[in-house]
Amino acid sequence: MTAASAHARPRRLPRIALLATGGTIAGAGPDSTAAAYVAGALRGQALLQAVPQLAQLAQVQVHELFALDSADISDAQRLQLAQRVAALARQGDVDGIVITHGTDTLEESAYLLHLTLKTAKPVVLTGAMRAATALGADGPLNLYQAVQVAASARAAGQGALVVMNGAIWSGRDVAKRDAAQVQALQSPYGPLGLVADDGPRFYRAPCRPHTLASEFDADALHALPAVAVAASYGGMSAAAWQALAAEGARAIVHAGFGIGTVPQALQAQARRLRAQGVWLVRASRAGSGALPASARSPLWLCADDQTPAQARLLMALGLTRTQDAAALQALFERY
Ligand SMILES: NC(=O)C[C@H](N)C(=O)O
Repeated sequence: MTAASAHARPRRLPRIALLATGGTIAGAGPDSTAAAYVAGALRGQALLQAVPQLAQLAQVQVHELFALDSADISDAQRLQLAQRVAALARQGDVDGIVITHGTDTLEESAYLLHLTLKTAKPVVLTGAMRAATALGADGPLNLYQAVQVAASARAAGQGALVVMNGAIWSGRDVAKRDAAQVQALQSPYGPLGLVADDGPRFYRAPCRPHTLASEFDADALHALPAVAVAASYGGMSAAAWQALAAEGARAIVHAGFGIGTVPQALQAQARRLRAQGVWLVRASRAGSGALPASARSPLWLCADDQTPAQARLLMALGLTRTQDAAALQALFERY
């Protein structure tokens, strides 16, 4: 073989595991203009077949986990997802992982994976806002771009990534911020990068610990402690907190006004719940912004900038490791 022909030998394509969990990306409706559809109706193999261009990019192997609307994914199933991804990441014949997922709770799975996977391999979640049968379905391009990112060495060591609508988001702070449009996923800090024709282009990197640098490990977890979120609204009562505590919540995240403010009239009930051993966490319903240190008190732990959904998961992970208030508080500033 001449040096030139050795040089011309094609490189092995990256091996990507595609893990299907359902969602609108796998949704099917009665016709292409119907607003109604069934999420998770299509199998992972059908999603792959809809994008034959993927064969040029990667060797994709399909794994089925769930066929669910992501609103129906329980904590136990989300942990199962993390453990399944951890197992795929350990396989020597897997270079990167793509997870197709509903967008409603995609941010929760992304944050859990970001904090609990012990791998530097690219892990990319994607979804869609339009069903696979819809006119202008966004799933095929999102899947193509997710594989582009997962197949790239540039995506290694960045924690769980989310690819939607041409942008690459960090699993740490992405959230669904629009109920209907294809640019539904956003972060207050913007995307980490964009997906171009030749693959991902990163412009910034996550700076808080994740995956290999995190103290949490999906495989060491048996269950997530029950942590609940309670909404705030003008004139709210403590009825929801009490019901959640009665149901067994070990912690309640108050999705509070502004800096997680708690109405004065409810502080006595909060003290009673804390005396019963229920942890209380302030977070903000505003969607972005950090809570000031002055909002912390012996009664209330405080999220940093984590949304109520993220604060819930972080608190659940924290309770698997410590019952110390200062140590729990420190998690919000660390992650
Ligand atoms: N766009 C979507 O994927 C929404 C869907 N309900 C889900 O989360 O499964």
